[in-house]
Amino acid sequence: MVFTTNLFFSSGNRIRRHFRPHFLDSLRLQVTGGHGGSGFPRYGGIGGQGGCIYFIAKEGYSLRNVKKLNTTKRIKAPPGEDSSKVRLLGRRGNDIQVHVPVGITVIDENGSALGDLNVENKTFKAASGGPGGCSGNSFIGQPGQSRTLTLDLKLIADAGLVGFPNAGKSTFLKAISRARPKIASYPFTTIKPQLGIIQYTDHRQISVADLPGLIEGAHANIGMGHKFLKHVERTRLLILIVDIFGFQLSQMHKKRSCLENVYALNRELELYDETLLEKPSILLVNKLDLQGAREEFEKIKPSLNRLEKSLSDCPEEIRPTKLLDFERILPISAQENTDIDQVTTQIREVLDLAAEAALEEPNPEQLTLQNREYGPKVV
Ligand SMILES: Nc1nc2c(ncn2[C@@H]2O[C@H](COP(=O)(O)OP(=O)(O)OP(=O)(O)O)[C@@H](O)[C@H]2O)c(=O)[nH]1
Repeated sequence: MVFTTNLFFSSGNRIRRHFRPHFLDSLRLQVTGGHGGSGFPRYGGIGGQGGCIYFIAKEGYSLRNVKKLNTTKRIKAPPGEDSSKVRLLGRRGNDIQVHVPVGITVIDENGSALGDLNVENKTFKAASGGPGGCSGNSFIGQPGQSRTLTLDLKLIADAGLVGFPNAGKSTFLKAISRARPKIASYPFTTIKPQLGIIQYTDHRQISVADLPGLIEGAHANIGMGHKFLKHVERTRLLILIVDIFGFQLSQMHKKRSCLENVYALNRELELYDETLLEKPSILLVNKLDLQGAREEFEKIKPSLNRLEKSLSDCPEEIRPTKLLDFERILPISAQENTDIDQVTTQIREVLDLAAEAALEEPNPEQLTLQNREYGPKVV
């Protein structure tokens, strides 16, 4: 059965997109180790070494957290203590530990990868403290190592498929990859997501990961809960997929309508990490080939387009507070492979718009830098 794909867009997205905080998958930091303390030549006293800076991989951290805690993006460790009559061996400066997300590659100014922080608690020395003053350096403490490092978050895929069981995630993945999806294995995850690659005629490729195992209550770690949700963070675009006729996990669970499923998915993402809702998102309403599906879709279309509209009718236990703002809402039939090209075109467009918006966003640090270099001289 063939149906005309009816694409419609939520209102005001083009304006709102520019006000949306963008998902951070890369962050540049200037790190400087502490200065070494001065020695005490008369008594041969040695100054304390400056503090070092370490990056430590921690689950549950995002690059946004790192940025928030280091707004200047410059981190400097404290100096070592000077040698003195009372303490000939100056104390070491305190080290600084910067917690970063698991799955980070540290890259230097030349673009060389210096280290991978793939597992929890793995540590990388970002800057060494300067040696304290001693006979070898005329008792003058030395500056700490200083360099600019980029923290690059490894993405699982460009887009992540988010849906309850039976929504048609695997079927959709097969449809877009036109072949058997790959099973991807990443050193920094325990799950093995199915990966579909959309191949465009101009050789551009976009990867879509099916991260299985999301059920109601996932935010509280029910089912594969956190294992699933923490990987949603590692994609640039969320593709939510729901069955037009809703879903019931088991006889013991309530049957949820299609609209309720959208609210429930929204709530799971929100309760796990509200910042996930800031990512651009697309909603796929699947199984439109089934009898009566199109009529059902037309009925709920206004509510899908403005989720706040029917929020009061949503059962309290699945009612989100902050709502997703879909860039596109697309009715599809993954099984019939209907108009799948239109869907892949939309995925590409949304990803490109998000990348464009991220480039346009003025970075306050860059602005001051430009002012300093090219602006009028103030004397
Ligand atoms: N009629 C119809 N059935 C579909 C469509 N897409 C998927 N299905 C069926 O729905 C069932 C579930 O599809 P899957 O692709 O396995 O769904 P899933 O979301 O990957 O499910 P889990 O692996 O349990 O997470 C299968 O029986 C599919 O054949 C569709 O567009 N139309």
